[in-house]
Amino acid sequence: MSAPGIIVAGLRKRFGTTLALDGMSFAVHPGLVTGFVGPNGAGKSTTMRVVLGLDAVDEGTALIDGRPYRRLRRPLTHVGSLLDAAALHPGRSARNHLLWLAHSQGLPGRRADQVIEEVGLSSAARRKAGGYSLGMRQRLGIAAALLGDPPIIMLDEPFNGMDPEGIVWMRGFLRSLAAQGRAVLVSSHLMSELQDTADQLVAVGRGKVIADTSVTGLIEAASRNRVAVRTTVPAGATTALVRAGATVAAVGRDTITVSGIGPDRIVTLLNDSTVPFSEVSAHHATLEEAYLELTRNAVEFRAETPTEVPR
Ligand SMILES: Nc1ncnc2c1ncn2[C@@H]1O[C@H](COP(=O)(O)OP(=O)(O)OP(=O)(O)O)[C@@H](O)[C@H]1O
Repeated sequence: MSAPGIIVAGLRKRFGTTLALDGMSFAVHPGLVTGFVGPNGAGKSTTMRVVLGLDAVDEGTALIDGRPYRRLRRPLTHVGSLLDAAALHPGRSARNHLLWLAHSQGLPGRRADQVIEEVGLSSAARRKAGGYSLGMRQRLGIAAALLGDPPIIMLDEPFNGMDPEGIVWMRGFLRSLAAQGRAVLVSSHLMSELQDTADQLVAVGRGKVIADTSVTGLIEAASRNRVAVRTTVPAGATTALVRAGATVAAVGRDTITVSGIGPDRIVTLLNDSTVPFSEVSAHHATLEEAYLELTRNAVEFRAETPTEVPR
């Protein structure tokens, strides 16, 4: 794999009595979308702020293209970020906002029109940003992140406030950024948003990494040896299969997954019990299921609040 776009190593950060980062370490590689996931308060935003030099750490290092943010010349050409889509001047149009940003970073003004086009904001580009929906603000934030054509993109909850069409667009857009060879880090609460988007998953809890894994491998591991059964009588099917020693989980209104016994035996058992079914097939876990399985035993994911430590 090529040299990492972002490296964070051993980040520790305390806010008063709250330990927000507790040894956070991972890398974000070019050409991949890396999903940055974990419960509220796990330290995702703080990590991103540290990478961008907006928060100082007590310990550890964060490198972009091999250098700390403060040592980058013309930082927008190295890393583009979206941390808070609401942080906009409401009286300024998208175009003026981007022109101002381009100017302040010594970038050509034509980049403003190019990125507006790329994120699909052309028709609203001259309207005041104060009247934008959250989804439009997200697009504007992403346009700003792309202004310097950086090899590294970091987006905090970019799906927030997007309608289903916007979510589909965002997924494709993130994939295209990675396909261009960029390193893309995207935080999210919702696995469904990252389905078919993230290549790599960095799962965090209470300020540290719990798992850093390829999405394909994760989904394969969660799917392995599980059979999906579609039936109009899931309760009856469950009774018959559990009696025969299977482990059964409900994954939808008319679908259960079965492990412990194979598909042929499942068909025989359902027929013997006269339970109707329309499909028995190898199960393909969703990213959500795979994530839940990954985090089921990690205490970090069940905690309501991060660790409190004495000052
Ligand atoms: N400026 C701050 N002052 C005090 N505490 C803070 C500050 N910023 C973050 N924290 C605390 O640090 C911890 C980590 O917060 P952070 O926002 O990084 O988590 P997160 O994973 O991004 O959560 P979310 O998914 O809710 O955005 C939380 O307990 C949070 O309350």
